[in-house]
Amino acid sequence: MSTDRRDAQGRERGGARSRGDGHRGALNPSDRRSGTDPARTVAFDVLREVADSDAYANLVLPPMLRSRGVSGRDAAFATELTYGTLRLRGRYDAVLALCVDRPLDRIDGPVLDVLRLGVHQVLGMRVPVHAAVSETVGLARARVGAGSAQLVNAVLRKVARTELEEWLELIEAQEPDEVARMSVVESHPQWITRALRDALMGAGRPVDELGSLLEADNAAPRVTLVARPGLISQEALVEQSESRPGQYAPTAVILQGSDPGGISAVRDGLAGVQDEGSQLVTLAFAAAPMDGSDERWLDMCAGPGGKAALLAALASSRGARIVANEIQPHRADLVERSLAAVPDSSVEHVQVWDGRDIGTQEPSSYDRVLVDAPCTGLGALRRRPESRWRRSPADVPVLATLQRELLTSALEAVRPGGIVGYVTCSPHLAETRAVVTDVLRALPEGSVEVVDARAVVTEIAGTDMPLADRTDVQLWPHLHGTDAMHLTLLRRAVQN
Ligand SMILES: C[S@@+](CC[C@H](N)C(=O)[O-])C[C@H]1O[C@@H](n2cnc3c(N)ncnc32)[C@H](O)[C@@H]1O
Repeated sequence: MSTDRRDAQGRERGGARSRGDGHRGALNPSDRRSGTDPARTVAFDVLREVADSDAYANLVLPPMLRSRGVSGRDAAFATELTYGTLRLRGRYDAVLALCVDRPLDRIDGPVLDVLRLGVHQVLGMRVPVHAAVSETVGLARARVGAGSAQLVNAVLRKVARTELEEWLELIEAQEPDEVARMSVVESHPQWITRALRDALMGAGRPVDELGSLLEADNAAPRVTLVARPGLISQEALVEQSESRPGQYAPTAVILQGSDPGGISAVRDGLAGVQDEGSQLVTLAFAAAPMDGSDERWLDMCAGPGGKAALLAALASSRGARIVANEIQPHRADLVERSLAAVPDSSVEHVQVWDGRDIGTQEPSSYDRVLVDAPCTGLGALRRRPESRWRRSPADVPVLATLQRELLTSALEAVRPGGIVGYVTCSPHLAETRAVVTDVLRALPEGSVEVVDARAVVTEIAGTDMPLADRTDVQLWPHLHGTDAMHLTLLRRAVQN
């Protein structure tokens, strides 16, 4: 395949004529024989790993591209094809259901994945129809078997006869319930759409923002870097990379491109990839006002270490040091790695403990404790393309119990007068407000004060930031361009 048939975003410009004159040397022998397009083959193989092995697409795709020598525009095409197909699976399945003569669950998984890839090319990427169909039929023949080619050909031709907007109108017309309709059109499981609607309303946002929020979940996020304070300035990082400063966090830098690997500050650990919302809540946690000593900070759930590295950099400039805790040993190793560039003096140690035990084992031992709790990740759906299909409503109560236990432990581990930051990358009310309310209700009245997180975040952002008139902070992809991070700041009262 000739690479110049694709534009810089990997969208295909030319026809289906040429096959296999690009990265042949890196193809599997069977692909070489069949002449299948390496980018489409990679996308298919990632989808199968996601389906068969519960793999994470963002972990599987980059090494697969590298090992097969798929680069440049072909790599961009494969990335958009993979992530777009995964995100919009719900919408595409609704289209496919109107084009095949049997329920989709009676179609073999690999055939269904080939069809979804074909639909995304035709309806989502505007690949010329003849190229999309013939290349996808070729993929079906090579990867699934000759028997599937006819079905794929017929179904994709049918899909291509109607524009996306018309398909969506047809689908909408079938669905009287508004949430169900929005769910299928914007490709979210219904329980997630409902949870996001409730979260918007609970956080004081108008419910008619729901469509924009769901749409934002379907857009690929820009790569955001953090300039770790004391290691590199935001300005220097902007100069060094093709980028612009973030909107709210004074440490954030937004890349124009998508490959941070070539930036020396990232390679050297002076900067890292981190959502701007994650940076903002970490900066706010570290800036929350309190009296007395401010020397020993605990990051209770630190893996893989993004916030720990930012905290350690901040701690260094303030003469403080952090303990980074993580329950999973392999994730604790990642924390060690993320801390490689920060001065040793700002890291007391990385430890593998159950955070729920720290409160009883080390009561009143820290000046600040961050609980970046394990959560459903409903605030980062744009970043994890398959996660919306993998999560289930049953996850929520299990996580909420763990979140309550971790927050309770944090309030025991912090000294009287110290600060606890409760953070989730989910706006789900059962993981945010309900957790905080329940934990505070179980403690003696007056033993914990709520700190005005909104005031702290606004001061850090130094700009008029759209935030609800509440003491906790909820960020939104459609509003702030960040993940939907939640932050509650608490101060343990000083008892007389
Ligand atoms: C949301 S992630 C933290 C992300 C991290 N703070 C960062 O910015 O890179 C939650 C982490 O909590 C860890 N975790 C889960 N249960 C835990 C527990 N009981 N004690 C400590 N850590 C736990 C998970 O393994 C996961 O690494």
